[in-house]
Amino acid sequence: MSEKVIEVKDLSLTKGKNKILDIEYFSLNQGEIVALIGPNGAGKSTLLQVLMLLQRPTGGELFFKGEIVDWKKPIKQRRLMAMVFQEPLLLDTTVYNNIASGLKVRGLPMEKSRVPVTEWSQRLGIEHLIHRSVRHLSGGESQRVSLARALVLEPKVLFLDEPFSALDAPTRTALTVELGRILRDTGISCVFVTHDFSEIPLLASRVVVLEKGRIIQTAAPREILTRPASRTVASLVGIENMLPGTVVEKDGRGVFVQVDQNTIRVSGSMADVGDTVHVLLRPEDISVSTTPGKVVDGANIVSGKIRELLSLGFQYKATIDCGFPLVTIINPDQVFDGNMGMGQEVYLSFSPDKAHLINDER
Ligand SMILES: Nc1ncnc2c1ncn2[C@@H]1O[C@H](COP(=O)(O)OP(=O)(O)OP(=O)(O)O)[C@@H](O)[C@H]1O
Repeated sequence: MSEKVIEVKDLSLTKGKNKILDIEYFSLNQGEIVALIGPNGAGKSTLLQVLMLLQRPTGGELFFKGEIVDWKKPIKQRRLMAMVFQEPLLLDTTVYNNIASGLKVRGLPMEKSRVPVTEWSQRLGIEHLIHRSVRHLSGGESQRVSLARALVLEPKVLFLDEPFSALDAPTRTALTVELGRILRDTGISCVFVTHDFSEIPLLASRVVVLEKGRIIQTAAPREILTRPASRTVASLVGIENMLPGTVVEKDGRGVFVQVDQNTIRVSGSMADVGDTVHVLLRPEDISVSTTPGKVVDGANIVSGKIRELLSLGFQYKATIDCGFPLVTIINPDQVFDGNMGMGQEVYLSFSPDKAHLINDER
């Protein structure tokens, strides 16, 4: 069994009358990369602060590598960790001095820091900037310096609080992919807070979802993205279609849900006849056509009229009025050909396997 770097039991944190954290159990395995997601105010940054030993909880126990944290002198455990925040918080000096600063605090003589500082500046692609002042670095370069400064300490755990959220999309993706590679190569465990669900599959091996200070789901990235446990989780991971309905029939392969005038078949057996549910569907899992076509493998078909078309650059996001709004993605060629304009009647098809059910009764 893999070694637990962090273990948290019955953790609570109260401020005034507010219980900000109420976590029965959380653990982080050696080499694991956990994404912490949740709505604004869910307690993500506070949990990170507690795990980083910067904030003392009101109750509960925290273990690092099996040893309970002594809040009077947590220095030993602090030496096992490093952190990077959204703001790079660099010292007003050269890139080199910034990367070396943590090693200096830990008492490493200047001559001994040269090799690790050079190595980490190379790994993060900033060796050409090493003698520059940090004042004129771009946002992406500054965050590379922060990461090098953290990783040169060879931490057991790296904590990241929305480290790339201020960066443009290509820089964010490139850094996320590079960081994932570094963490996997070195075996450093990591907990990162993010609001950007596109970072999850690039970096995380597990996702923990917080709401009102409690863990409401913990699962692998694919499970969270395709089978969220609640509507809160679904909206966090960008599932735009959540159709309210009632289960009207159930058979060996799935359930039939009445949504407005349509009956939608959903695979699985998460509900019973009479249950109030929501059918979750990703826009990209719905095919759109101007003709009813052939029904393939028991696919669901609903029809409606295009009510809104929004250009996303390479694609259009279309809202179809089917008696209820259904958001889908359509190809620009279909729009430019003139057969997918506003008010056009269209047929939407999707597999019962792509629809996911949230049972409001459980
Ligand atoms: N010092 C404090 N005193 C009182 N309440 C606090 C304090 N710090 C945080 N809170 C409250 O605790 C809750 C959790 O805050 P936290 O910043 O951890 O949430 P978050 O999930 O990181 O939010 P966001 O996504 O907006 O950054 C919020 O309701 C916040 O108002």
